[in-house]
This record gives sequence, structure tokens and C-alpha cells, in this order.
Amino acid sequence: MRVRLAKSRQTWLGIALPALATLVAANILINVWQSWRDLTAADALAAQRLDVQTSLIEKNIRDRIDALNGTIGVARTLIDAGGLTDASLRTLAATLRDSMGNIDIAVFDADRHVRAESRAGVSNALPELAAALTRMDTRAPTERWTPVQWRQNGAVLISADNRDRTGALNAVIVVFVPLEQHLLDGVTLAPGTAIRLLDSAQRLIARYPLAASVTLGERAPDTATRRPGPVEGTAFVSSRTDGIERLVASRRIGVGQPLAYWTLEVGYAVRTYRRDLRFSVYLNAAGAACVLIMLIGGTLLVRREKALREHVARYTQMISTIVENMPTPVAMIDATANDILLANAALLDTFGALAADGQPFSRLFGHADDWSSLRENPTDEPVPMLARGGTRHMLVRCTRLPPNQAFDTDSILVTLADVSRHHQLLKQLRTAADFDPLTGLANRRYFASAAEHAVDQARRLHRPLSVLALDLDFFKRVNDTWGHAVGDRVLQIAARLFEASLRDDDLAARVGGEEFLALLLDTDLAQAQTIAERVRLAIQDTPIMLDSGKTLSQTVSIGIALFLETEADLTGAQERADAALYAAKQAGRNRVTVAAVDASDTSSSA
Ligand SMILES: Nc1nc2c(ncn2[C@@H]2O[C@H](COP(=O)(O)OP(=O)(O)OP(=O)(O)O)[C@@H](O)[C@H]2O)c(=O)[nH]1
Repeated sequence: MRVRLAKSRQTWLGIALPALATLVAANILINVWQSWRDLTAADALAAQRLDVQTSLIEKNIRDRIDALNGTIGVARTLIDAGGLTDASLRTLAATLRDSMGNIDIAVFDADRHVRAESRAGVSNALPELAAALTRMDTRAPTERWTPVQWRQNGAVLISADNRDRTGALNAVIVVFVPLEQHLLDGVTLAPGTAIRLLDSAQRLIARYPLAASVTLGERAPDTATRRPGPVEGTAFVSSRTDGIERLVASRRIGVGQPLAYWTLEVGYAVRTYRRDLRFSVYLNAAGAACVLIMLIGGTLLVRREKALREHVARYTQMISTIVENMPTPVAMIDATANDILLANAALLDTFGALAADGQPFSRLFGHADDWSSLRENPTDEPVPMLARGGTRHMLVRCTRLPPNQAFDTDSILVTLADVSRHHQLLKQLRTAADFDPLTGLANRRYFASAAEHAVDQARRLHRPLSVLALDLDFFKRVNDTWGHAVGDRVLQIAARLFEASLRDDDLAARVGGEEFLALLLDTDLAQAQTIAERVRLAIQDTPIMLDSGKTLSQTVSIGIALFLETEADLTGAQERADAALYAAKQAGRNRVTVAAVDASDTSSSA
């Protein structure tokens, strides 16, 4: 009997899990690759938008520079044409107010005295004016664009010369422009955009947003790291000031004379333009993580299941070994087909090839229907089975089992116990040895052994035990008058009435021709007397029908005695009961006589 466990599920999982792991790994790689592509594409798109926006801002600034150059040109014309007045300068400033805000214009002579100004007294309020005038070159044409601070904001002070026909300096034109005020008019900026305008010495002269914590006029490139961007002219720059990484586009813008170059830098915060992308990357990563967790969970479950299966297999193997080596015949039967699924060595030894796997189990039984009726109605009675050495009587125990790892169908565990020997003994005991063939009552031998048990029990439990001795009255006459056969019949009827009048636990026995004894368990003399009366009356009151149609009646005499715990066995009580019976006969028969313990009798009669 070797149990094999089903392997189909294990094999399926064994293939599915590595395949799933490969798919998950591929999914993660594809996600990483896709994210990288999305990132590159997002950077490229941002760089293109940045380039366009930077060009727009550059154009805006160049337009303003052109407008300011035009203003200076108009001021020169006014000076040269003698039309320079405060009013003309005020008009000139007013023409630029819409595009550049409140600009101020002042004109000084070669000695730096005010000749005209767009606003009364403005020349006294202009920042760094003295330096601008002092630095004016007296020989070569000069137009300086000097970055200045004006009320925390960036501004520029333009100082331009005006020369007569001989090239001598005859006037200095000063234009004050608040730079940041209208720097970005007409430009729509993407969120997170930062703008810086640096002069030729890399000093900050204007910035956006205005609140950025950068000090105007500082000569600080404000760059922690810089690496090339996706489009030419762009770079990824990490700001030392705010720690933000930006994608930055730069432009050089020429101003003044001699030409100086300002640098325009426009930057997008990388975090801002990658926000949506980051969200989708996180989403992808979360999805991959979920699948990964599921895979790990599945792997752990499979490992756990494998450990459990191994445990079950070891356990099953152990049970199988135990069953295999049991001396008792054991079989597993298919509950549907009724064939033998497994048989242990003891079963094969007992039944031979009939008990091999696949054989119909019913063939082991003496009667073809025994197995089917046993399945439905289990019994404690032995059943004849066809063993190799001949018919054996077996006790059959059935236990139904649901489908399991060893068998796909319902099965029945059958254990057999060979009780042939006991069965035989019992049969012999019940027939030849212990029972009277005429009346079916126990015989003297059986009565004697039963009396031993009864005495043991009465002594052990201190319970009363009575003996009843019964003898048919004038029975010789019955034989003599009606013949021996009628005598037998009277004996049978009297025996039946005798037994029927006792209780289930009592034992009636025929111990001689027409002599009977009864063991009355747990019964004192008073109760015994009642029972004896019941017997006497039952026999007396039952007419016995003869074949001739006549009836006869029979009476009995009964003696009863009590067993004493001091006695070794029932002999004494039996003798006292016999003596009481003799007394009953002497007293006229058809009566019950009780043997007193001190041997003085009392009696009752009809
Ligand atoms: N028919 C039949 N008679 C039996 C059997 N065994 C004994 N007897 C008869 O039972 C009778 C017993 O008679 P006795 O012992 O004289 O006693 P009795 O005639 O019953 O008289 P009392 O007992 O004194 O009332 C005898 O005639 C036996 O032959 C039996 O198995 N069958």
C-alpha cells in the first residue's frame, strides 16, 4: 500500500511563477525605458518652448533698446537743432511711458551743468549720475548703459554724448529707465519660469520673479552645477541661491558704445515641467510594485504550500507504513466503482490475488450482496468472506472518506477483523455445550458458570442473589397417561412460561428431567417469592392443548433460597432451594416455599 500524491497543481504553479516573474521583470524594464523616453521627450519639448520664449523676451528687450536708442537720437537732434527744452524732453519721455514706464531724461552741457530735464529737479535724484557723467569719454563717442538700483528694483542709467561737427563733446544726454517695470510686457511666461539679466561683468541687473532672493548688482553667476541641455543654447543649471534645478536658455544682447554685452537667461524649473511626468512615473512604479508584491506573495504561498505538501507526504507515508505493516487486513475501496484502490499486505496475505488493486471488493464476500448491504447497514455480526484458506468470518468496519490528495473520488476505508475462531467457539458454546435442545433453556453446565459470575458480582457489589428451584408436579402421570411426546410438549410449554415470567437479567435453566433452576440477580427473598408466585400462576393458569382437542393443566412446586455472602459458591443456596422445593412437595405441591437462612421454612400455596 503506497500512497502517491497528486502533482498536477504543483507542476502548473512551478511553470506559471517563473513565467510571471519574467513578465514582471519585462514590465519593469519597459516602464523604466518608457519613463526614460518620456523624460527625454519632456526635456526636449520644454527646451523648445524655452527657446521660443527666450527669443520672444530677447526681442522684447531689443525693441526697448532700439526705442531708447531712438529717444537718444531724438534728444541729439533737439540739441543740434537748438530745440532742447524741458517741455520737449517731457514730451519725449511721455512717448515712451506706455512701453517702458516712467523714464526720465536730462541733458547736461560739457561742463555737466543741467541744460534741460523732463521732470523738474530729476537730475538731482538720479542714482549714480555723477559717476555716469564723470566716466564720459571726451574723445570717442560714448554711450554707457549703467545698471543701477532704484527702489529695490533694477534700472539702467544711459549716458550718451553729443558732439559738434568737430567731434567735441557739447552735451551729455542721460536717460533713466526702470528696467524691471516693463521688461516682460506682452510675454506670457510658463509657470516656474525665472529670468535674469546680467551685465557684461555678470552682475545682476534685472530678474523675474521680483521676489527672488537675489541681490541686484551682485556679481554672482549663481550656478552650482551646469550641464548641457537637450537643445543647443540650453543647459541644466542648479541655482546655489534657491537650490532649484532649471533648464536655462541664454542670449547675448549688445548695448551701448563701445558695445557691451548683456546676458539674458530664462529658466524653467525642472520639477515644475516634469510634474505630470513624475506622477505617471510614480503611477507606473506603483503598478510594478503591486505586481512585484503579488509575485513575492505568490512565491511565498507556493513555498508554503510546498512545505505543507512535503509535510503531508511525510505524514501520509508514515500512515501508509503503519497500515502496510498492520496485521489487520485494510483496504481502500472506490466508493463509486467499488473496486479495490489499495490493499495492505495482510489483506493480500488473507485473500491472495482476489484482493489486488483494481479487483471488485464484493468478490471477497461469501454472498455477492454482502458488500452492498454492509455499506448501507453496518453490522457487528461477522460476515463470511472467501479467504485463501477457505471461508473466514470477519467483522467489517467501513469509514467513508471524501476525495483527497491521494484519491480523486470518494473512498471507503475498510478494516477487517478475522473472528472466525471466536465465531466458531461461540456457535459451539451456544449449541452443544450450554443449551438444552428440548426447551432451549440454558443447561446445568451453563447455569454453573453463570452462577460463578453471579456470585462474584453479588459479593463484590453486596447485592442480594436468590435461587429458584422448580419441579413439575406429578409429571410421571402425564407421561404415563398421554405419552412421552405430550410430556415433552408440556416440558417445552412450562419452560417457555417459566422463562417468560422472569426478568431479562435472570437466567432460567433446565437441570434435570422436569427440574428447573433460576438465578434471580439483585433479588432478595421477598422479591424472589413474588417472582416465583408469578411463575407458578402462569403455569397453573395456562391450559395445554392436546392434539386430540383435550386440554390439560400442569402445576409446579417451587423452592427459593437466598445466597449468603459468607458462602464460597452457590451450592449452599441451591441445596436450600431444593430443600424448600421438597418441602413444597411435601406440603401438597403447587406452591412456593421459601428457605429461611436458619433453615426454618415458610411457604405459600394455591
Ligand atoms: N416426557 C419426558 N419425560 C421425562 C423427561 N425426563 C424425565 N421425565 C419423566 O419425568 C418423570 C419424573 O417423575 P417423578 O420423579 O417420579 O416425579 P413426579 O411424577 O413428577 O412426581 P412429583 O415430582 O413427586 O410430583 C419420570 O416419569 C420421567 O420419565 C423428558 O425429557 N421427557
